[in-house]
Amino acid sequence: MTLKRKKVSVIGSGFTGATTAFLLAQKELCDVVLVDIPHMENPTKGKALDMLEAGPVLGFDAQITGTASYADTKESDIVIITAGIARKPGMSRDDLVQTNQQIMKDVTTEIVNYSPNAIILVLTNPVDAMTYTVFRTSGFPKERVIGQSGVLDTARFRTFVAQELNVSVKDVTGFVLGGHGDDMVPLIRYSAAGGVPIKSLLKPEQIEGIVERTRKGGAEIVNLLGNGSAYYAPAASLVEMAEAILKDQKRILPSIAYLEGEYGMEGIYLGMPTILGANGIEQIIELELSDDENKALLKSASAVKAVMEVLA
Ligand SMILES: NC(=O)C1=CN([C@@H]2O[C@H](COP(=O)(O)OP(=O)(O)OC[C@H]3O[C@@H](n4cnc5c(N)ncnc54)[C@H](O)[C@@H]3O)[C@@H](O)[C@H]2O)C=CC1
Ligand SMILES: O=C([O-])CC(=O)C(=O)O
Repeated sequence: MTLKRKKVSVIGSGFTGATTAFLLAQKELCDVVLVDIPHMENPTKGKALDMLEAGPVLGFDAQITGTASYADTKESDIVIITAGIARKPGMSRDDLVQTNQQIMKDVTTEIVNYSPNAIILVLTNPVDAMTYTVFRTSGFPKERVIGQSGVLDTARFRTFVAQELNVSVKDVTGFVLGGHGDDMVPLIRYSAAGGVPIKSLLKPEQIEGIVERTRKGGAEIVNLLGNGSAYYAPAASLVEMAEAILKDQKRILPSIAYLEGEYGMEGIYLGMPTILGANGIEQIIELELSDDENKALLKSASAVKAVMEVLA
């Protein structure tokens, strides 16, 4: 009997791509194909082989292939795009738009060619605009082109709340919506520790500090690393989304989704509460927002639109 495992291709074998590949294999969620440009073929093969050789020690069975050939990605269930350049200290994510836009187009053309039924998860920054570029280039239905930001931003928020309260991160819930930039919208009303709203556990200035640190969470790591951006938490976030899809879990997770009237917006990809399952984004959940929350979401959306205007 041949057991057919699911197949996930990860495009870009840099920090985020390699970490994502390793976590996917370690959790035995699928076989993994790690792809990079021809110039990076040997290092990509080397990383894949090194990961594979961790299998006997960690006790996982999954194939991990490193390649520069998209033929190896044929019939992937999910393709995760991490290809492109990352920012350095002093840069904004939006500074990456010109270079990464072209990379998204090139990569997406190959994905469509070899995996016309795949679900695409996009990580590359500026991620809201890059997800839109992949959507337009692929011609895929909107539910099969999804961006990652909110799982990561919410994970950072939860980390900081747990630290402030000195409680387990497992008991802290939250929801960060909007674009993946300094105007992202942590929804305090929907944030709790052990089911207790954080508003009744923390002082307003403590909450304000956590919101600010969450908004600047990417830059905090960029400044510490000095030559690149975060990858452990971003990879873990991609894997949580991929797992929800591969196992048809119907998880309620924030995703960058295409809006067609939801929250009064049209023609834009933005971080939203969604249900993720085998079909990709199965629903965008429309929360009741207060006037202030709505205003903050619109401000964040206009920052994303400004980047979209630069797109060719
Ligand atoms: N949305 C989010 O929450 C996050 C987004 N990012 C973004 O993810 C992207 C990747 O970050 P890292 O992995 O740290 O960068 P990295 O520089 O370590 O890796 C990027 C890889 O992409 C490869 N690449 C470039 N052009 C390619 C092409 N046409 N086809 C295939 N591979 C190609 C490069 O050779 C390199 O190996 C960046 O744009 C970064 O800003 C990173 C963290 C979080
Ligand atoms: O900050 C960056 O450039 C990478 C990223 O999106 C994050 O870590 O949130």
